[in-house]
Amino acid sequence: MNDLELYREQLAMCDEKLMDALAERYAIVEKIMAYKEEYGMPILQPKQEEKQKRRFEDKLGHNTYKDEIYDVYKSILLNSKRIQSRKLFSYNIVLIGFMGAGKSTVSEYLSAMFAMDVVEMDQEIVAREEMSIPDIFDTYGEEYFRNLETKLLIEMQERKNTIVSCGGGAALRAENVKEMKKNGRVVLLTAHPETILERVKDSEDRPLLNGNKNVEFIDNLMESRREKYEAAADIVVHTDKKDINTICEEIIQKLSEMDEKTV
Ligand SMILES: Nc1ncnc2c1ncn2[C@@H]1O[C@H](COP(=O)(O)OP(=O)(O)OP(=O)(O)O)[C@@H](O)[C@H]1O
Ligand SMILES: O=C(O)C1=C[C@@H](O)[C@@H](O)[C@H](O)C1
Ligand SMILES: [Mg+2]
Repeated sequence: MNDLELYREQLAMCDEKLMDALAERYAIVEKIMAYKEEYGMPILQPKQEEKQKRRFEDKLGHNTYKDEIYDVYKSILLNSKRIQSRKLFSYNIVLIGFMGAGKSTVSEYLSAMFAMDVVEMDQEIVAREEMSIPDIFDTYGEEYFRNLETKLLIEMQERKNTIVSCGGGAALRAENVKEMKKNGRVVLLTAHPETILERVKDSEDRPLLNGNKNVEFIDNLMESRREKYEAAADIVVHTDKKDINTICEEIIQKLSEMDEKTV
C-alpha cells in the first residue's frame, strides 16, 4: 500500500469513527428525552444548551480547524433538535389567537428550539399575492382572503412537524378549522385586552387596530371572537405575565398530555 492509499484508508476509518460517535450521540439525545419524560422534567432547557455549547467551544480552543469543526457542530445540534421535534410532534402545530397574543413570538422560539419550519400565513399570502393584506381586502374583499387562507391550510397537510402561525382571523371560519385539524393540533394563545394593548401599542402593523388602540375596542373584538377561538382549540395557553420559555413549555406539556389521552 503506498502512502496515498494509506491516507485514504485512514480517512475512511475516521469517517467510520464519526458515524459511530454521531449514532451514539443521537441515541443519548433520545435517552435524555425519555429521562425528562419519566421524571416530568421540562423539555426546554435553554441554559443547558448554552452550557453545552460553551463547553464545546472551550475544548475547541485554538484548534487549527476551529471554524470548520464548529460549523459541523452546529449542524449536529440542529439535527439533534430535529430528532427531538420529530419524536415530540408528528403533526403540525397550528397557533391561533388574537392579534398580539404571541403567535409569531412562540413560532420563532419553538422553531429555534426544535429546528422546525415555520409558515407565517399572513406573510406567505402577502408574498404570493404580492400585495399587502389591507390591499387584498380592499381590492378583492375578505371572502377572497379567507379562501386564500383555506387553500394554504390545505397545502399544510402535505407537511408535518411544521409550525403554522395563523392570521388573527383564520380560525373564525369553520372550514379553516376543519383543515387545520386534519394533520395539526390547534393551540389557542390568549391574553387579557390590557396585555394585548401593552404589546401592540407601538406598532402600526395591524390595520384592524390602527386608530383603535384602546382596551374597550380590543375587549369587544376579542369577546366577539372568543367562542369561535375556543371551539377551534385543542389546547389553550394563557400568556399574561409569562415569559416565552414558560409559554412554550406549557404548550409542549399540554400537547404531550393530549397524545397520552389519544393513545
Ligand atoms: N409572553 C410575552 N411577553 C411579553 N411580550 C410578548 C409576549 N409574547 C409576545 N410579546 C410581544 O408582543 C408583541 C406581539 O407579539 P406577536 O407578534 O408574537 O403576536 P401575534 O400573535 O403574532 O400577533 P399578530 O396576530 O398581529 O401577528 C411583540 O412585540 C412581542 O415581542
Ligand atoms: O384578525 C384578523 O381578522 C386579521 C388578522 C391579521 O393577522 C390578518 O390575517 C388580517 O388582517 C385579518
Ligand atoms: Mg404574528
